[in-house]
Amino acid sequence: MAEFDPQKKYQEQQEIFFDDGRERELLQFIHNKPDVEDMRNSPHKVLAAIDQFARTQKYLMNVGEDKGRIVTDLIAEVKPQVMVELGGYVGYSCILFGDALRKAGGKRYFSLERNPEFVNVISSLVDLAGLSDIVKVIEGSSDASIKELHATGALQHIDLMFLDHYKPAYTTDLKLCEELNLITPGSVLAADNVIKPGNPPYLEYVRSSVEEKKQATQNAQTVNGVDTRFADRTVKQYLRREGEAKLDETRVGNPLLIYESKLVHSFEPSGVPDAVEITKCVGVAEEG
Ligand SMILES: C[S@@+](CC[C@H](N)C(=O)[O-])C[C@H]1O[C@@H](n2cnc3c(N)ncnc32)[C@H](O)[C@@H]1O
Repeated sequence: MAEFDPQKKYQEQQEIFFDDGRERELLQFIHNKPDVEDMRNSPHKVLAAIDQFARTQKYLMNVGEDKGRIVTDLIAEVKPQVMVELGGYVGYSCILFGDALRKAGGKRYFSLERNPEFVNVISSLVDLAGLSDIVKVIEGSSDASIKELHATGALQHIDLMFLDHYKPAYTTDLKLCEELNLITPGSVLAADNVIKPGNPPYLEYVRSSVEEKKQATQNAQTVNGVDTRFADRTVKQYLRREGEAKLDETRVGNPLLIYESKLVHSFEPSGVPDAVEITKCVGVAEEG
């Protein structure tokens, strides 16, 4: 694993680190830059401007350059036609991966984000980066958006999914996608933040055998559908705006799907060690 370059370190995260007006400040920062017109149709330059804000002004909860490279390498290898990201924030991952998807010959990148103010920021920066033809930003809770995209036929299969939203929802949303047959052999998952802050229920699920998954659905310890192994801080991350989380604990997914999963170590843009879990669906077990 390459070393973290301290010169690229984002500002300190601090107690309040998002949804305090900094996302609007980012847009102003970019649009006030004298070279903003040079950024038009240049995903690379828009990403550099977002990084510059987060390094010199205020921390942003982006995937960042180091973990981002794990996913862009994966996109080049898998060559997905359709990619879905859960959690768009200000559009950093969406611009980085949407550009990589286009270069790999892909057709559609859905970015699912429920905060309307963040949706505005993503849309504005995606437009500036010249990616509006390939990236569709969908406003709403990820589970509702997945159901809606599936029901309208806009989303029929997920080739690659980037999970980076409410940590306890990684597993419930994956199970929803499995139940809708959006995940099949050949589908690949890239899950961020599996070390910081961590996601034991998700890692357990994607690393389990078919038999273990069948058993686990009967044993899970949850409150409002949220696994009790999550830290309080993680459970309550979006409490102020969204109220108490309630996840659908009835979801069983499709335990017959066979996954191969591995951890790829890297760093948060703050320099803190983290990792991305890369999971490939490699088959379907026989019923019984
Ligand atoms: C860590 S940030 C995403 C960062 C982004 N992927 C990047 O690397 O540039 C998480 C985002 O997920 C959004 N989010 C959290 N729970 C969500 C849900 N259930 N549905 C849709 N968006 C959600 C939050 O509003 C926040 O913008």
